[in-house]
Amino acid sequence: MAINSAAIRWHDDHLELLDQRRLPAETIWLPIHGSDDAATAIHDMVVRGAPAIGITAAYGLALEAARLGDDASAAALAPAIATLAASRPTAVNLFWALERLQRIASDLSGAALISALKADAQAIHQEDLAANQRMGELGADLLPANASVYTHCNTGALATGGHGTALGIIRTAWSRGNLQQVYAGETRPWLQGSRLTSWELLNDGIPVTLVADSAAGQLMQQGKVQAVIVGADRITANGDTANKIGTYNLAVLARHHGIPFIVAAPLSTLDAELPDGSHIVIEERDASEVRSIQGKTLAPAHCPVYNPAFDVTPAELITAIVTERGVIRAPSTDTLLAHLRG
Ligand SMILES: CSC[C@H]1O[C@H](OP(=O)(O)O)[C@H](O)[C@@H]1O
Repeated sequence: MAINSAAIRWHDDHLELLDQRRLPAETIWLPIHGSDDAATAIHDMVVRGAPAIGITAAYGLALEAARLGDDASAAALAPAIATLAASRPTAVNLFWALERLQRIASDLSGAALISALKADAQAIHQEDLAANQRMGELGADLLPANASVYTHCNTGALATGGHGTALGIIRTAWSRGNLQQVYAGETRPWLQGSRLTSWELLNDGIPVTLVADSAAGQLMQQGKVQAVIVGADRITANGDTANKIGTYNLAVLARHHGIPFIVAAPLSTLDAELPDGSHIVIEERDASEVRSIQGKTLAPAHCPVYNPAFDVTPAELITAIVTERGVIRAPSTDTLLAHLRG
């Protein structure tokens, strides 16, 4: 069965990924035939966004099992799992998806294993879309009437199985006629905001104003923002949240200006194994991403660079975390674990 979403197309015998490095100027789909292709695509950010990374890893593992054919087994797939797990360290959805498929693989082999992995990868894809639609409803209920909101990075259909997390709330609020406009931070250095979020929202006819990251504080100071809504890559047991670099800055600004700071993430982004954010591995990416833009070097060629891809926002700065199960207000270890118990 084929499953299509904005960035991920499943064709049963291969996967196609929209190359998000080339958007919005070019729409190029890349074929994925196994776990090595999938791991490279995740590492190189052909596909990015915590849920989309998990979905891609699941399909990549299923395709690797198909490549092994009758030799497919949990043991035979161990190298593929290791390769996928090494592709990017911060988004827990990658590891959540691999662990979910490993549990399935434990007592199957050959054709039965291949079929089961393909079916569960598709289920992960479809479950994520449903989770985003539910989060959209729950999160839109939190917004002040006719709000103007600020968002960071890209948390839309490109980063997920469809609809989006923070952008899913924005899409649902817009569909209800309860959204004034969206301020999208450009999100240096990879520019997910200027290249991807502005593109998604313009395509949907949702009023978006692109701003430099450094304009966020002035917008809040001028009273132009009534809520900040962001996604997440890993939320620990006490509610500390890893997200795109610059998120912590926004949380501090929002607190200073008395503006709600809302995190939207599916349950697959919650990591109860880690007690707090100090344990989260923060990916550091190549210096060239800071020194240059799309291959044009702007900084001195050998200037030292520090390029963390994420930061951690402490739970006390987060007004609410929205998952598909509900809204966690004033997140803490007690409220998170109660939420996870359902
Ligand atoms: C809906 S999760 C999107 C999440 O992932 C982004 O990181 P990256 O583009 O590096 O994969 C960013 O942290 C977003 O909030």
